[in-house]
Amino acid sequence: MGAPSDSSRNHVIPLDFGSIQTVPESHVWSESDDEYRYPSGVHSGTTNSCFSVPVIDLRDPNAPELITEASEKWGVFQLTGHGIPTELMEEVESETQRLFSLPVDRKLKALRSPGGATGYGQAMISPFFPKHMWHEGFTIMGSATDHAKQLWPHDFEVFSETMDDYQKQMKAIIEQLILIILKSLDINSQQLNWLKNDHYSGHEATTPGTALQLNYYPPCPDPNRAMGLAQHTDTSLVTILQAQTSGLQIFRDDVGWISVQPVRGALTVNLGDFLHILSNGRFVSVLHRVVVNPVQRFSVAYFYGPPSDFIVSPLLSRSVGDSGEIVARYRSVTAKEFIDMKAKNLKRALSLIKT
Ligand SMILES: C=C1C[C@]23C[C@H]1CC[C@H]2[C@@]12CCC[C@@](C)(C(=O)O1)[C@H]2[C@@H]3C(=O)O
Ligand SMILES: O=C(O)CCC(=O)C(=O)O
Ligand SMILES: [Fe+2]
Repeated sequence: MGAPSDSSRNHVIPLDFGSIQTVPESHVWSESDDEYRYPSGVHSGTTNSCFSVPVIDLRDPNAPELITEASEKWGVFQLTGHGIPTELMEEVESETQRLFSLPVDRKLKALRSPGGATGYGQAMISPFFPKHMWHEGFTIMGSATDHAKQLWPHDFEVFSETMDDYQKQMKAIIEQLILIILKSLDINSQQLNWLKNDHYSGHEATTPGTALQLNYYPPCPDPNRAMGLAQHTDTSLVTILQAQTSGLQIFRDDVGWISVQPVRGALTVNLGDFLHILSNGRFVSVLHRVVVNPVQRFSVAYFYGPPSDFIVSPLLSRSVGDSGEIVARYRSVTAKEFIDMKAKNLKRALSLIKT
């Protein structure tokens, strides 16, 4: 998988899915694209239905242990008992539907600029894949107000207030989860401090490490030949996802692709590259993708990462000694450096910082 080079293909504007009945060649993923559909060396199209990702209730007294175990073994779990009001989750979903149902020319008013990060468009990873995805996305960083004004000049409040409120609540849960996860690393409290001592306060709106990604997978006439969102790991510490319809699949080396079956009211939590690096490889940055259905699907993903100047390096245990030296498997990078490496190299980025 090389760096994107073919700038003649437009990677920003999605297809006008509303106007087509068949999957065009540009969107057909055939056998010759298998190297892009499976991790290297894997050639099985089947998904394994004997496994399912753990479901954890945050109110369970054992939640911290269960979360740690799931983070090591899976890098993903479904979270119930999280306290996010059902009404807010439903409103975010219906506002997302309202956005993608807008006429194409309206959505294009909020088109992501080439090289930009926010707005309407194809997934940022598109240039790394030979075929287009059956997908439209909308990325929000900081407040959603400016985008909402582009989309609904006279009536932007409902959208922007809903999205802003949702981001606040997602951030709070993720900070809770990160604390639980980092505590299991046997590191000293100073190393835990970076989360608390508020790298984030004051410049909430510009913190580049957080983003809200709205995803739309249109109904597909030939789901087996299309790809909703190609395989990737998230460039985050933790991502929280909500979706009511199946389609998300995660990859486990020992099992293969596994479908994440929606659990009513649950949020899907998946760990990203930054937590994998901080934990010196102990926590899994889960590889995932989205397959499409004959019915449409919406999802909302909140990405939480460190500020761009934050130095990410393995937080090594304070009790190095008896059992031998613990060596850092990754060298230090700033969050920005790593994000840039992913933008240029995608999945090879992690191996570029291996020690
Ligand atoms: C904060 C983020 C995280 C981004 C980039 C940036 C904004 C949009 C995110 C996504 C959302 C869709 C999948 C992904 C792989 C993509 O193409 O854009 C994500 C990517 C990443 O996790 O790397
Ligand atoms: O749509 C989904 O379920 C997953 C979306 C996703 O992986 C992402 O936005 O990074
Ligand atoms: Fe993702």
